[in-house]
Amino acid sequence: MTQIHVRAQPGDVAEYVLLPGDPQRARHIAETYLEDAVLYTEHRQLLGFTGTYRGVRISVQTTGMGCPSAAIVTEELARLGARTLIRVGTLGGATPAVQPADLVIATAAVPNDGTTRQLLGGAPYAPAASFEVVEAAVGAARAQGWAHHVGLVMTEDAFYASTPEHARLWASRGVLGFEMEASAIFLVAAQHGLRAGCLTACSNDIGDPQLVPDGVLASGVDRMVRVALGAVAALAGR
Ligand SMILES: O=P(O)(O)O[C@H]1O[C@H](CO)[C@@H](O)[C@H]1O
Ligand SMILES: O=c1cc[nH]c(=O)[nH]1
Repeated sequence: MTQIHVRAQPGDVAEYVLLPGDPQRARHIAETYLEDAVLYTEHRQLLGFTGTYRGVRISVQTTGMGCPSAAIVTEELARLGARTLIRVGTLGGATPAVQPADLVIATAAVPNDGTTRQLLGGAPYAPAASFEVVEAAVGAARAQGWAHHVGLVMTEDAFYASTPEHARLWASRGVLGFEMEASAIFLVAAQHGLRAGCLTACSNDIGDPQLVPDGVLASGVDRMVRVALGAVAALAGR
C-alpha cells in the first residue's frame, strides 16, 4: 500500500536509504552516484530515487526541512521496508573547531524540537545514532582519508532563533553543530527497530547569515555523500 506522503509501493524503497533534507541534493546523489536510478516519488517535492552503488540497492529519499517532515518520512520509510537510514545533511557549526564544509558524524542529537517531545509525551530520552552506522561512517571517512568530527549535534526547530551565544553555550556541553532533523530520525527509527545515522557538512557558523561559498560547500557535501555510500557498502559487506 502506498503511503500518504512518500508515494511509493512496497519494493520501491531499498533497505538502505540516504536522507537529504533538500530535494535537489537527492537528485544530485541519485544522478551522480547511483547506477540505474529510478524516481519512485515526487509527491510534495519529497523526491525519492532507488538505484545501486557497488551492487548494493540504495534509495535516496528527501526528508524536507525540520522534524515534523522528517518524522513523517522516517515513519513511512519504515512501513515501506527500509532498514538502515543515514541522514546526509548540512549543519551550522557551533564551535570554531568545525570549519566550513567539515564533515560531522553525529553520535546523538540533543532534542531541542517539538516533534520528539510530542512523540515521547515529554519523557526524557536521548535520540542516538546506531553504533554500527557510526562505526561504518568513521571507517569510511578514515579509509577515504577525510578529516571528520564525531560527536553530538543539536536538533532544532527554529533556524533563525539560534545565536552565537546559544551556540557557545551548547558547544561548552560538547555540541558540534545544529541541524533540524536528526533527533526525529533517530527516535522514529529506534521505535521501529531500524538502524540510523546522521552525517553532515558544515554550511555556516551558527548565527552567521553568510553561507560557505557554493563550491566549497558542494565539495563538503560530495565528501559526506561518498563517506555515507562507503558506510552503506561496508554495512552491506561489500
Ligand atoms: O541541508 P539539509 O539536509 O536540509 O539540513 C539543514 O538545512 C536546513 C536549514 O537550512 C535544515 O533542513 C537543516 O537541517
Ligand atoms: O539547522 C541549521 C542547518 C544549517 N545551518 C544552520 O545554521 N542551522
